Amino acid sequence: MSKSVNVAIIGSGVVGSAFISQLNGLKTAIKYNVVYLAKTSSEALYSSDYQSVDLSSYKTSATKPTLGLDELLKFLQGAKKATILVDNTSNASIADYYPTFIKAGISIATPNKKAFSSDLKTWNEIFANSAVPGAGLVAHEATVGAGLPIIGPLRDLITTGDKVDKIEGIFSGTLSYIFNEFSTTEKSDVKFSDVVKVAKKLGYTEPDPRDDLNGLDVARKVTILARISGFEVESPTSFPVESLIPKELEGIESAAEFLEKLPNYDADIQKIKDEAFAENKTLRFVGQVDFKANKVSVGIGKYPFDHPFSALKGSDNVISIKTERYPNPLIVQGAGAGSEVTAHGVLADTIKIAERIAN
Ligand SMILES: NC(=O)C1=CN([C@@H]2O[C@H](COP(=O)(O)OP(=O)(O)OC[C@H]3O[C@@H](n4cnc5c(N)ncnc54)[C@H](OP(=O)(O)O)[C@@H]3O)[C@@H](O)[C@H]2O)C=CC1
Ligand SMILES: N[C@@H](CC=O)C(=O)O
Ligand code: NA
Repeated sequence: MSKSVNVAIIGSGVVGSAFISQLNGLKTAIKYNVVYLAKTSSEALYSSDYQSVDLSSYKTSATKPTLGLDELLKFLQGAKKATILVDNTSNASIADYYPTFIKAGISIATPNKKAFSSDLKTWNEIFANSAVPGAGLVAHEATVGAGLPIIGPLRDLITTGDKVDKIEGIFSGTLSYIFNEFSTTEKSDVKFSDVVKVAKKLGYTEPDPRDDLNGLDVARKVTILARISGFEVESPTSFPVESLIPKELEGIESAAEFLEKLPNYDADIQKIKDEAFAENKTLRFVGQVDFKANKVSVGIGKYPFDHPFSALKGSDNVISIKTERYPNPLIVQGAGAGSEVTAHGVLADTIKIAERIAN
């Protein structure tokens, strides 16, 4: 008989729906038994006898109310089977519950950055709990650069004794796309607010695009890489982060109202872009972890037209990792946001965990 593993999926939005479709098309020796699928925060598919959810028809199947996290843990433990929880949300309460799942033997695969980039205590708890015998495993490659191989290779370097000198790059698919379209080496009149709307439509932004524009999403990714490298960053707000949100729009409640009012501030960022253009430079939104200078930062930088950052296309991320072993930095580049590339990162993590725990 072939090995199998139980899977619980939370979220079927941009990333979640692509994940479900990729999982449904998977052809591997291991059987993935989806015992729980929370389509949204209110609707879920599951049965008390742990029948596998049909991933071809989940969109139209009758649903039940979602289980609370305590109930979900009990439900998953009741199956007495190796289980992977795939969290495809950006929900902070689910993230805060990871240490409990892990301690109870449930493994986690996720693109949700919250647990790994909030307070240092949660990070420490997650990795302390996962080191205990019988604990669940945890994998989060898609939390930085979506499916691009960044976290895995960086962990390998650190585990084998290398030391990071500097990490720098463009970590946001959304802000890469926005600045690649807005600030080019050719004169252009494209409006900042229009490009923001397209980035949202293309599925690059966070559920609320202000989480990208305020620099927090990049700050979270930089926090994750800094922590893996041994830099004990307390939180993503414990270092300088430049926000692209106009001061006057900071208090607005809804994302829809924010997007409606954003065009009123196009002239301000256009001026910064024109000043850079006059110096033969483009604007790019960059993050840095500098061990020598003991400094972490996130913000707009100006780059000469012939700098590699100025030639970036689409939603590409570019991440440069300079270490003792790689004084000429290791560079990873490619699409850093979008449904398919993020989902494949989460699915690859799910498969790696399944290969270790399936029975
Ligand atoms: N989009 C991208 O390119 C990338 C995204 N990510 C990360 O992937 C995650 C998902 O992003 P994305 O798919 O774009 O977001 P979406 O908003 O499209 O999807 C999130 C989904 O999760 C559901 N959800 C939220 N809270 C809960 C809950 N408590 N229980 C069950 N379902 C819930 C939402 O349902 P509801 O409508 O009810 O809230 C929605 O279906 C985020 O953490 C993001 O940072 C990472 C890398 C790239
Ligand atoms: N909103 C994020 C999605 C991936 O983490 C981005 O634009 O990079
Ligand atoms: Na990645």
